[in-house]
Amino acid sequence: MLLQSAWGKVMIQVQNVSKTMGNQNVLKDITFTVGKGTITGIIGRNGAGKTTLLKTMVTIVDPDNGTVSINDRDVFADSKAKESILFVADSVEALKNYSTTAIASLYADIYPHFDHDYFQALMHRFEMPSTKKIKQYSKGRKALFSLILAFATRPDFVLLDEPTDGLDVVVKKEIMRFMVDEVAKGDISIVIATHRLDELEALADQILVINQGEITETFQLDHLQERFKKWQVVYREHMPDFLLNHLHILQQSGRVYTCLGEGDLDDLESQLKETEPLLYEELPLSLEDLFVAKLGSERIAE
Ligand SMILES: Nc1ncnc2c1ncn2[C@@H]1O[C@H](COP(=O)(O)OP(=O)(O)OP(=O)(O)O)[C@@H](O)[C@H]1O
Repeated sequence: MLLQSAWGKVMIQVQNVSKTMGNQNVLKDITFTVGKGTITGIIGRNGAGKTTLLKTMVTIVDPDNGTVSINDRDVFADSKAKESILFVADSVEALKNYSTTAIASLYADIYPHFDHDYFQALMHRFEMPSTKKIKQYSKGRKALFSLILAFATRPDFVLLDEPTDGLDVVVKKEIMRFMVDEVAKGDISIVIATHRLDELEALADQILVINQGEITETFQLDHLQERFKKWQVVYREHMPDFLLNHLHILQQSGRVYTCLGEGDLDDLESQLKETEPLLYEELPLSLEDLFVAKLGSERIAE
């Protein structure tokens, strides 16, 4: 049976994927879908299973159970199914002694849809100098070059493993902007694995939280406003206990509470009002709030 994605037609479908390595359950019954023209973030601590999950999606890792399909074609049974998906690890590192031109030619040989004109246009856009050996590039430039190569292969799906790890803020923003622009054109979908929430917050349509090989939360940003509300409330003395049990307290500073409601929001709102706070204000919701509320002390590593 097909799963329904929030975006209508299912594109990548990962269903009940499990993998044991050594004696460790690295992936436990993972199920999710990636829609067309979307960005999916997979967030989890070091060792949570992110890289193994991406590798499973491109058949580098064989799952013990479960299936991965692209447009209903099983990637393990049908080798053509995975032609539209590209996994970007730190691949250019292995090519550090080659020139930008040689690497572009190599990609053109490997990937039938490699678009030379687009490659040149992107090199120009990011003011990337051609170089005889890409090891002469800075770390940021190497990361950008990896992405330029990836998008020039004109894939439908790009899987990125920690794409901005160790890069400075300026390059990071440039890379994020690049990804948003690519997705905005409509057809491409990106999956980003990271341990940093700030990389995803402004970008992702869907976020999966992975913890010890298991997806523990799924957030679809379109639906957040229906599920959650955030308020700042000030009391003469303190918030009544019964409310404390119904709200996630994000922050408390004396008599000022910043809290998050989940579930029947109208009911929660009237309960809040009935307690007659001195001040009561709805605040804009951010993903960070949800992570604080849901993961508490088990926050994602900074
Ligand atoms: N080939 C392997 N054999 C045995 N265990 C492995 C193998 N590959 C990964 N693991 C283990 O599986 C777990 C998940 O690893 P994975 O690299 O997928 O995590 P990750 O979330 O990508 O972490 P990081 O953010 O550190 O890259 C880790 O505990 C790792 O030690």
